[in-house]
Amino acid sequence: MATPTAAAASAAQLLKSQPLIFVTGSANKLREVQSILGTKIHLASHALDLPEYQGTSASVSAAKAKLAASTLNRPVITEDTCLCFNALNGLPGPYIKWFLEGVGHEGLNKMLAGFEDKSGYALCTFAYCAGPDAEPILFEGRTEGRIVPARGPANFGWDPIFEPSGFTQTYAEMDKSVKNTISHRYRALAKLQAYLAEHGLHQGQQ
Ligand SMILES: O=c1[nH]c(=O)c2ncn([C@@H]3O[C@H](COP(=O)(O)OP(=O)(O)OP(=O)(O)O)[C@@H](O)[C@H]3O)c2[nH]1
Ligand SMILES: [Mg+2]
Repeated sequence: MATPTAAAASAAQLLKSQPLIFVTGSANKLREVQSILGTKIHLASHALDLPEYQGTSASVSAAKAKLAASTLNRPVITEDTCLCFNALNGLPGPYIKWFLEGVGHEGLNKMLAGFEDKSGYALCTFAYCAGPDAEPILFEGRTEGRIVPARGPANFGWDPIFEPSGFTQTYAEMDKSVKNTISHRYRALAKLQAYLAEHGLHQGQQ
């Protein structure tokens, strides 16, 4: 029989080699995450639209991760995405999903009609939770830009009304391979990936 130390070591090894499960209700998020990470992380997915508390992006993402880790009893990542308008002190922020559903691209533009400042930023917070008793660790990515009348295919959320700084195309107009090297999601995943590599966790083929 394995000694307690050997058992602990093999439990730790099992955790490190287990797939990391991305829990999300969004097929678009999943596609982007898979395309950004490629085979670098041993990733699996679980389609679940978790209930979300109100609060900051960090607290929403952390609460989703804790709930997902205790529901699945596995290491998980979750993600929260905000679209923040500077003229509105960061709102709609984590409530963008409901604003988008309620007023659409045109309504979101109209919310800024009375302001000169059309600038904003996309903010993504990944939360990694190693298991039901672990505290989530957060990784944030932010891309600056401005809010514009919709241009490009309306396949994913507010992509058509967000023009990242330094580009003349909206997220929706640009090639996915470009979005995935400058996006809020890409920047947050780069930090998550560095953390997992440093700790030898959930590594795939490099
Ligand atoms: O144009 C976009 N480009 C993006 O890169 C992007 N990422 C997220 N979103 C949308 O912004 C809201 C976030 O809400 P959200 O973080 O709660 O996501 P969600 O509920 O869809 O999935 P999840 O919470 O199950 O992971 C939802 O309406 C998402 O569709 C995006 N729209
Ligand atoms: Mg959600």
